[in-house]
Amino acid sequence: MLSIHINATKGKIAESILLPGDPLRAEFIAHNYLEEPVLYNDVRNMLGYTGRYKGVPVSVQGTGMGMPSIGIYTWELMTEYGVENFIRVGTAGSFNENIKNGDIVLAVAASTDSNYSHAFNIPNSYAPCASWKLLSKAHDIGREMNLSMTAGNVVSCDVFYETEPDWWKKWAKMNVLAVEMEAAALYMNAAYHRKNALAMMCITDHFITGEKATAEERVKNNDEMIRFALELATR
Ligand SMILES: O=P(O)(O)O[C@H]1O[C@H](CO)[C@@H](O)[C@H]1O
Ligand SMILES: O=c1cc[nH]c(=O)[nH]1
Repeated sequence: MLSIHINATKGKIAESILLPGDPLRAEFIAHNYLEEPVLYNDVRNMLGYTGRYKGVPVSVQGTGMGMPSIGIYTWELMTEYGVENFIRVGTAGSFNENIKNGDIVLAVAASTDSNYSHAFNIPNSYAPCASWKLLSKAHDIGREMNLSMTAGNVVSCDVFYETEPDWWKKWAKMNVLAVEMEAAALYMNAAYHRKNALAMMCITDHFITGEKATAEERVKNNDEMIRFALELATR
């Protein structure tokens, strides 16, 4: 049986999956890192592939931008395809002077300004958080790979183009490390369905310094994060 937004037949998606926002990043990961990648989803061009990494089956699925979009894909992966481990591989903007472009942030928790939690009939004071199983494993693997990474609170926002220039400072004041747009919904879906989820993001721009990663830096930095996430998914 197919789900509404994913036209894969049952059994075609691995137990562990990487989740980039950009479907072309999913294609890039499949073609450059996976052995024998097979396209399982092309509905809306939101590409999904299954292949093997170091011999172990793993999938990669684009999720689109924002919580409504990742909410749909991960819900179907959880309810229709039996996926157990969800690793977001995204980009984010840093609010913290010690976290530079190219660093990796692990979202221990994801604060949010979104109303996604209404789906579960809970107040917005709910704290969406990562699964300890993936977070603790990521800590060990990241150390072993000698990565520049930090773990902490991020904020998942509904809006990319805020009109108030200082909007991010209220989050920085509470030691929120970075902004992205999906982790909170991923964590809520995972909590509800008792799945494992971890969002990791590579910093591509900096709110304090105004720096933005170049195209070359994005490729190099993504490479580290992708190899990290694939080790995490397959060990
Ligand atoms: O690079 P991705 O994974 O899409 O993540 C970030 O980039 C997009 C905004 O440019 C949002 O989806 C945000 O969460
Ligand atoms: O959501 C995002 C992602 C990267 N950089 C940002 O400023 N916001």
